[in-house]
Amino acid sequence: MTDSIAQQQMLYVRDEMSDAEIAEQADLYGPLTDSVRELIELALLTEVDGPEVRAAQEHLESAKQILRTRVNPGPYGVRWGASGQKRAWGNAAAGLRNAIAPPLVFNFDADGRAWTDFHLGSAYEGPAGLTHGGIAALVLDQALGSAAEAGGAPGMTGTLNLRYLRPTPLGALHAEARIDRVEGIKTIVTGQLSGPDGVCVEAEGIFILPRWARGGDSAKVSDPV
Ligand SMILES: CCCCCCCC(=O)SCCNC(=O)CCNC(=O)[C@H](O)C(C)(C)COP(=O)(O)OP(=O)(O)OC[C@H]1O[C@@H](n2cnc3c(N)ncnc32)[C@H](O)[C@@H]1OP(=O)(O)O
Repeated sequence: MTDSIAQQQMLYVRDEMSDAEIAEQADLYGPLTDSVRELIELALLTEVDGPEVRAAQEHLESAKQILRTRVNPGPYGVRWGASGQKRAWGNAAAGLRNAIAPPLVFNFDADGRAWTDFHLGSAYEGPAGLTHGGIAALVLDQALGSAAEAGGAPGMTGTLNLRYLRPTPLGALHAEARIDRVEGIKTIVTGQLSGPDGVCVEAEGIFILPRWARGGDSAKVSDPV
């Protein structure tokens, strides 16, 4: 096993937190993440004058100073509580504690389907007034990976093919994905990202359970994402 894989495996942690403690943490940190996400949008769009910008920045410096007094060296990793509840709270596409992540909350069913209705604001712009193509890819990667996991056949993204059919607006969007088939350690998943006028991006992905997560000493980590 290479050092980098060993280091990565150490970021999968069972910390035995109870569901109540997890809910408490979600109630504490979720609103902080939402605030920072809103702040990103305000930093982008505010038109207040220089003194107000500088005053706001001073407040932010104070807030950062408070938060900095005790910090996990990071990355956050993936954690499981006592009941098996998973927290991928650092995930860049859907992490509850990651303000860079679009505000995605997924629904799942055990047949291998995942879907989410969400709203993308100005921070996710690519072409003027439209969603950045890389953000569409991020959302679909997560949707397809979540469907694979929900269906009990998780894996890392091996291949992701996207077809951009029409520009994706900002605003209200819907992403969904379902397992097409499972071929041993490979899960083939299809999905789409839609706006009010219909499907904007189609996706097909191959999700692969990596070698290190197949049996042996890595049997502890059956969910690599
Ligand atoms: C709920 C959370 C959802 C999260 C969704 C988002 C997930 C992510 O972002 S994951 C991060 C992005 N992906 C990565 O970084 C993956 C990097 N790549 C890797 O780690 C490895 O190359 C990996 C895991 C894909 C395959 O490695 P490994 O397990 O050693 O594969 P290996 O044993 O050589 O091959 C196994 C099979 O897969 C096939 N295969 C290998 N790589 C690929 C690939 N990239 N695409 C398609 N097929 C592949 C092989 O041909 C082989 O097929 P067969 O059994 O039919 O001969």
